[in-house]
Amino acid sequence: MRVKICGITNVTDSLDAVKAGASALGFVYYKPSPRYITPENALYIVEKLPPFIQTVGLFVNENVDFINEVCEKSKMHLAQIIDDENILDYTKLKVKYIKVLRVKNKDDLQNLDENYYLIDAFVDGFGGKGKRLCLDLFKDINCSKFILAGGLSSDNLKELNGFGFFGVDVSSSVEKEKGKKDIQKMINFVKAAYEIL
Ligand SMILES: O=C(O)c1ccccc1N[C@@H]1O[C@H](COP(=O)(O)O)[C@@H](O)[C@H]1O
Repeated sequence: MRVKICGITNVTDSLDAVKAGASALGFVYYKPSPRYITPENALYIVEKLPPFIQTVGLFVNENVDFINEVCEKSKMHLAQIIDDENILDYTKLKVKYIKVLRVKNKDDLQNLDENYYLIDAFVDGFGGKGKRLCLDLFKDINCSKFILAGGLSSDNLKELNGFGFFGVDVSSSVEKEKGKKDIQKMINFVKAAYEIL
C-alpha cells in the first residue's frame, strides 16, 4: 500500500508526514485552494526532504507549459492532473504524470486504459473537501492500478479491505486546520493504511 499525503504547505508538515510513513507528498498548484503553494515555497520544502520520498504536483485544468515549468522549478517527480475537458496534449509533458478521474458513477470506471489513475469523488470546485465515493462502485472492478482519494480517514480505511487498491491519498482528514497537518492524524492514517488487507 502506498500513501500520499496531499496539501503540504510547510517544512514541519512535510517532515512529519515522512515520519508518519507517507511515501508521497502532494503540493497543490491551484490558486483557489486553501492549500495552494507557490513553486518557490514548494522547492524550499522539497530540498529539505530525505531520499526515497516522491513529490507530486497537483494541477487543475492547467496548460502543458505551466505544468512543465512548475514541475521543473520545484523538482516534482510526478504531476497529478485534473484535466476535465481532456484537452491536454500529454505527449508534450516532460514530467511523469497520473490523471485524476473525478468519478460520478460506475460508467466513469469502465474501459480505462492500462495506466494508473487517481480516483476521487466528483465535487463542485474540485477536491480536498472530504467527499467519499461509494465503495459499491468498485465491486467487480480491478482496482490494482487505482489510488483512491476522497474523504478517507483512519476510521474508514478498513472498509477498503479486499478491494486491492494500489494506494490511498488524503488531505482534509489529516489536517488540524485547512492547510496545516496534524502529526497524530497522519500517523494514525498511515498506520491504518498499512493494515488494509
Ligand atoms: O487539496 C486541495 O485543496 C485540492 C484542490 C483542488 C483539487 C484537489 C485537491 N485535493 C485533492 O483532493 C483529494 C481528496 O482530498 P480529501 O482527503 O477528500 O480532503 C486528494 O486527491 C487531494 O489531493
